[in-house]
Amino acid sequence: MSKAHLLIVDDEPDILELVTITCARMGVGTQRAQTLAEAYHHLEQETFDLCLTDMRLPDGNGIDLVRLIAKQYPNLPVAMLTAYGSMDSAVAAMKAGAFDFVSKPVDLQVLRNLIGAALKLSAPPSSSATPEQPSQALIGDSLPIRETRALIAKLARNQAPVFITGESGTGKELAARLIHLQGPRREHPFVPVNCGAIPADLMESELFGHRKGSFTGAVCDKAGLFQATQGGTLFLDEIADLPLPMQVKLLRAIQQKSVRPVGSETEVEVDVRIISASHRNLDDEVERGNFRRDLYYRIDVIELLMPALRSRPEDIPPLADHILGQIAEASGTPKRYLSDAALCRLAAHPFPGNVRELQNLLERATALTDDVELGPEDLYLPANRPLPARAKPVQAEEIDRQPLGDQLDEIERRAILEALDATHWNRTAAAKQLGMTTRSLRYRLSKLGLS
Ligand SMILES: Nc1ncnc2c1ncn2[C@@H]1O[C@H](COP(=O)(O)OP(=O)(O)OP(=O)(O)O)[C@@H](O)[C@H]1O
Repeated sequence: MSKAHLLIVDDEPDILELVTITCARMGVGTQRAQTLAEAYHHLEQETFDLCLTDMRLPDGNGIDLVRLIAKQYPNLPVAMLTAYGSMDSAVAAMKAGAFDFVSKPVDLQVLRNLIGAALKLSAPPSSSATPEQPSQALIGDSLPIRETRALIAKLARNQAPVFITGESGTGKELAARLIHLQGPRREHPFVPVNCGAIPADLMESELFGHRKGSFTGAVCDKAGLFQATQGGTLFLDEIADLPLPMQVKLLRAIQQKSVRPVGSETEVEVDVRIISASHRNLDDEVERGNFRRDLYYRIDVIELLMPALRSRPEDIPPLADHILGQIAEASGTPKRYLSDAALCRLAAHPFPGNVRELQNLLERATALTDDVELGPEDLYLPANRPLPARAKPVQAEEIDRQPLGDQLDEIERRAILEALDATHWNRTAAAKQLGMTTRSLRYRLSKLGLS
């Protein structure tokens, strides 16, 4: 395999020297440019695997070079060298198409990590790379889902923070996982964190870790989720639920690329890509003073909107087929099919809970009938209610014959599903209706396998 080749663009001889030596130790060749004009010339003459450019150059701005590369050499990863603490320039560079940034003075480990990640981006995927498992594919062939798939592939080649929005159950976590699996971090962990599910007083220690004795119960040193993600992707779901003091600490961790465990005097360097998501409108949360504007600006460098299922009804048949296949595999029973009438019925349903609602609905349908073909009456959609007569005995008699724990689970499951249906799958409203906290509802959903 030929030696990887890096273009370094900076007018400071010390930086050119430092990058050249670091690359040489990694077996990477370098070409140097001190101006934009020299950089453009080298780009025309040679092929590179990575470009590293300073922001301020004698004949212009490095962002112009980032834009040109993004347009004319879309397969060439480009990273920006930025002045210490200048996150604004880093964000601007990533919005222009840079895949990452390094702040000056350059930390050698950060530089090595970045070069390593960039070279994986330009290398063809290795045979050991995780192929996309069918259970981790974004099913659907509608225009919005095809566009989403294309954007995910693009975002995978980038290290910029991504903010995923979309209604509950539209596949935000799945999209985050795919960005991770298709990118250079795929061999490192993908760590999903539900910010709404961690008790506020444990959040700092969960995210950043703690030192032994730093609080009652801290019986030994513990690494936090940031450290556990080292090299990989941290998915901060429901980020709007982060308490304000934690938002300040998260902002600091993103800016410094390091965290300080609770009770520790020293910072630990972390190389983590942040993808966050919320079904809430963060603009509104910022206006209400619930979410810090500066953090919003840092995490929302690139936005990905997951389309609602009702906006792409043509995806319902392939999704249903995929889900019925998963149910059959998990239960070891023959695969079920939807009748044409059932598919029509689904196409007319607004799906406030999106794909997760479709999953639950098909699980319920397969649990309550033995027929291989599922008809509209098996779906228990609002127009079918009250539940079809043949389902009622299951509820009344069979539940009675089950062990007490299972009976209670079944009753709880039904009450929760009804509250979710009634509130259009808004978990906060459903929790209120059920008289429990949102956190407790999330716990129950996960316990019952509904999350
Ligand atoms: N296009 C799709 N193809 C296949 N499966 C999908 C698709 N979209 C969503 N799913 C599945 O639907 C379920 C819900 O998706 P996911 O958890 O990613 O949604 P979410 O938007 O993160 O939900 P929430 O806002 O409630 O956290 C998951 O099991 C996911 O795999």
